[in-house]
Amino acid sequence: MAQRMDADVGYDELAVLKLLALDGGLRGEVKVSCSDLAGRLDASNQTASRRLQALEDAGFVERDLVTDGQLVDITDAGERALQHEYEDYRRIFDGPTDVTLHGTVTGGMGEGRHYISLSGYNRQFNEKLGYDPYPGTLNVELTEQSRRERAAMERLDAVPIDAWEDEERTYGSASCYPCTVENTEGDAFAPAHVIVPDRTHHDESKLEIIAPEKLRDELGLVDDDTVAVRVTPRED
Ligand SMILES: Cc1cc2nc3c(=O)[nH]c(=O)nc-3n(C[C@H](O)[C@H](O)[C@H](O)COP(=O)(O)O)c2cc1C
Ligand SMILES: Nc1ccn([C@@H]2O[C@H](COP(=O)(O)OP(=O)(O)O)[C@@H](O)[C@H]2O)c(=O)n1
Ligand SMILES: [Mg+2]
Repeated sequence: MAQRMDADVGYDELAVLKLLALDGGLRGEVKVSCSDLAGRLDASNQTASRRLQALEDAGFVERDLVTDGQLVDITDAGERALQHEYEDYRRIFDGPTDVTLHGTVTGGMGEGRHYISLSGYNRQFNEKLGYDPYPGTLNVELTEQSRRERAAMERLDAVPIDAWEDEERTYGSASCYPCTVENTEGDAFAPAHVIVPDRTHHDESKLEIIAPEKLRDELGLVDDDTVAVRVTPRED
């Protein structure tokens, strides 16, 4: 839990972020005075001010000082931090459920093929996923909403792919989330896995998917086609 937060952002700061969000901070700027915040936190003005500063340093809020206080806006990173908390509570009370992410098929750098074929990974895919993956990753550009919901996927248990090395270099670890891939005609393909490499050129807006078959052929997909990726909780 703590490792996914910035060093200076812990639960005390998250509590402040939550208050800001309750005041409407996800929808626009909210007016904040440190003394009011301090009262609600049952803490000193100094403490309230320090926590706001930590949130700003972590990039979770943006602030504008005005004469009688400050205008505070929660950033996308701040929203993601809250979303992680929300997902934890949802999981506590509801248990794990499917997470469906939406996006469009895109071409990438043609590197997926190389990595999937490497023996150090390939051996693990066969053993741990139970299939020999098609050499490549289907890249999916997520919609804005699905970018936010990605946090829910990452709270599910993943199949861990371990780091390894050959004579020349080391290769990073990765997480595989079991999924079903669906096209807009309602055709579905499984088994498949969303693969999240620890080292990647892609940002949060892209998903990479592996499967035993070429998904473009199985589901008749071309660039810009819409797909739904239903990530299912692990059964074991
Ligand atoms: C299993 C796996 C392991 C990877 N390991 C590394 C790595 O060790 N170092 C690295 O720079 N990128 C690594 N990558 C990420 C690729 O560099 C790249 O971000 C991505 O897979 C490219 O996909 P694309 O060709 O589909 O765009 C890995 C990717 C996969 C799928
Ligand atoms: N299971 C898979 C894996 C990759 N692919 C496709 O196979 C090709 C090779 O994958 P890649 O990851 O090396 O290439 P790019 O994603 O970089 O374009 C790409 O066109 C992928 O979209 C697929 O259709 N089904
Ligand atoms: Mg790819």
